[in-house]
Amino acid sequence: MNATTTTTTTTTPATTAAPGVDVRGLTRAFDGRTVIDGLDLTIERGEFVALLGHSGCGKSTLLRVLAGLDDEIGGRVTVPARRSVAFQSPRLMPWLRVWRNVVLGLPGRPGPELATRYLAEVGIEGHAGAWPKTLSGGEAQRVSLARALVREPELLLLDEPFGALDALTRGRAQRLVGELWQRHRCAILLVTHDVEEALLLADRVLVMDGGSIAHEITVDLPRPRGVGSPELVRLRGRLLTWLGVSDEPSPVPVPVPAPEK
Ligand SMILES: Nc1ncnc2c1ncn2[C@@H]1O[C@H](COP(=O)(O)OP(=O)(O)OP(=O)(O)O)[C@@H](O)[C@H]1O
Repeated sequence: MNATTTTTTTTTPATTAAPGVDVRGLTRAFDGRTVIDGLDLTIERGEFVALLGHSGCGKSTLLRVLAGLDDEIGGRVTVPARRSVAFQSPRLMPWLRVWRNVVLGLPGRPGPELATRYLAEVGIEGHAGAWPKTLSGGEAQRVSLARALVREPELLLLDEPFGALDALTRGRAQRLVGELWQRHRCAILLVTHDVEEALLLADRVLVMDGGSIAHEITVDLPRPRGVGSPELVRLRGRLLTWLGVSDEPSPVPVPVPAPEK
């Protein structure tokens, strides 16, 4: 679809009977350059979907549209009313204590009890009264997850939430997200560059290319999953082929910068 074409633009909350997310013919262009081009996507209620794709293919753009942060779009987007986002950078307000960050913006000005309940879910209730600058990168990311969960989202949008974590912390954070999903059963869309992360966590893995969903696989494996399982290795090979990456012992390279402070 041409970048200048005007199409119907709607972002509406899903009804109870509808799927969690229903996107039809989504388009988005920046300065006349089409980035998303007629994209269709359905995410069922409670489904965990991972989204892979080369840098710049439009993953974050899609996530921002689903989050309601970008409405300069064409097509039709139906999403649950209650949705939360966690980004690679935890984006905490440095002048607010951790618990205040968690409940910031919630109606009724809830106190520390509510925040502490969700901080306990992510294993850092002891930091409720701390300042964000005293947290490690992994702890700050957990606060960001608690802030997303306290809104009890029907759709949780995660944009490379582990990208800035060291390998060990990243593994723990991945397991945590898997556990949180099992407990809350909200739909999740996880944008990631890590093929194994996608296969360990998701029900379905999508590959974005050329402005739309070019490939998808269903990961019908019991949890918790191990990277060594033959089926997972097979699926990994397919994804790497679609991504045009050779299946070397080290999969898609994952940049591991120092944890954020
Ligand atoms: N606000 C903006 N203004 C202009 N161009 C933009 C804007 N946001 C995104 N783009 C462009 O849209 C394209 C897709 O960007 P996007 O961030 O969605 O990619 P991505 O797949 O998430 O990349 P990465 O994996 O590197 O994060 C890129 O070429 C980017 O430069």
